[in-house]
Amino acid sequence: MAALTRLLKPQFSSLLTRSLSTYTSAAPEIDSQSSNSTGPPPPITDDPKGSRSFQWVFLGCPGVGKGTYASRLFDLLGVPHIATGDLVREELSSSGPLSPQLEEVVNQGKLVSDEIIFNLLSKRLEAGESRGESGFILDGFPRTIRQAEILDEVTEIDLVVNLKLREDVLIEKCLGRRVCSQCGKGFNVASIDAKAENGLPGMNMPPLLPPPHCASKLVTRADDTEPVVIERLRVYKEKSQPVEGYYRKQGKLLEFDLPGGIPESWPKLLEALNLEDYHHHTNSAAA
Ligand SMILES: Nc1ncnc2c1ncn2[C@@H]1O[C@H](COP(=O)(O)OP(=O)(O)O)[C@@H](O)[C@H]1O
Repeated sequence: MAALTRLLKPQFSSLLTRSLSTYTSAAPEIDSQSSNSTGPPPPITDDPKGSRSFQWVFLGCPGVGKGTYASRLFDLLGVPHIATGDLVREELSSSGPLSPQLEEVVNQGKLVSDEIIFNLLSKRLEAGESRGESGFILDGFPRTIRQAEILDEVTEIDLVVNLKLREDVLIEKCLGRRVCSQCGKGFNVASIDAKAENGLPGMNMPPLLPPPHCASKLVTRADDTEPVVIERLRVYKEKSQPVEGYYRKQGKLLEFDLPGGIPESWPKLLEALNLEDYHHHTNSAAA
């Protein structure tokens, strides 16, 4: 751990520190009273001048919708959405020297080594920095306590959003996931209608279907088969769930139970993040 930290810190810390910038006008205070969310109001910014961008983490099981909601927040706030799963898939499709090793690990539903993940993440941050990006919404990282500790050593995380859904729905959602091989947009062909049972809430989620120009180009991720999804859920419980407790202890964890599909969940998430007004403001400015 110490060796890895020494190895990664100079690159990471300079990138992350230099990525601080002037975007904060909408820095929300968390409304922990929202019906779907629990957790103390976490500190949003620790910069005395209030002049740095959000540094958020999205946690949650495979298929919960981290990517969907983080990319919507990117559209709303302009804070880059960085998904380590996407970085891994890009590396895989580039057929670089790491590809064969990565393919085996990912297709078995296991975690990629910290060294590889930190390298991919550093490269992504560096590329973003050269484009003038600031702050981040991390999705799929940190996925272990060790990754969370290393991240804490190099930068300050303001808020961690933990998205939650019942497990049978997560599996259905993963199996229904499709990606347009041309534009890269994600869709979901699953039509979910889970009844309330054993204390679990009923859940209705209409499919998220592609527009006609994407419909014939849909592909399924190689790791979205039932046995691999079940293994990824097992790995999540073993390695990633402890990360929730790690951030809870720091008072940074906002728990959010998704009430249904995007139309129902998105406004409630904005409410929980205290970004409702910002959303209205953006919409009326755009009108
Ligand atoms: N932070 C990470 N640490 C280790 N492996 C990772 C990390 N992020 C992504 N991966 C690898 O990439 C795969 C796909 O990640 P992701 O798209 O985030 O999947 P999920 O849908 O399970 O959240 C993971 O199963 C894992 O093999």
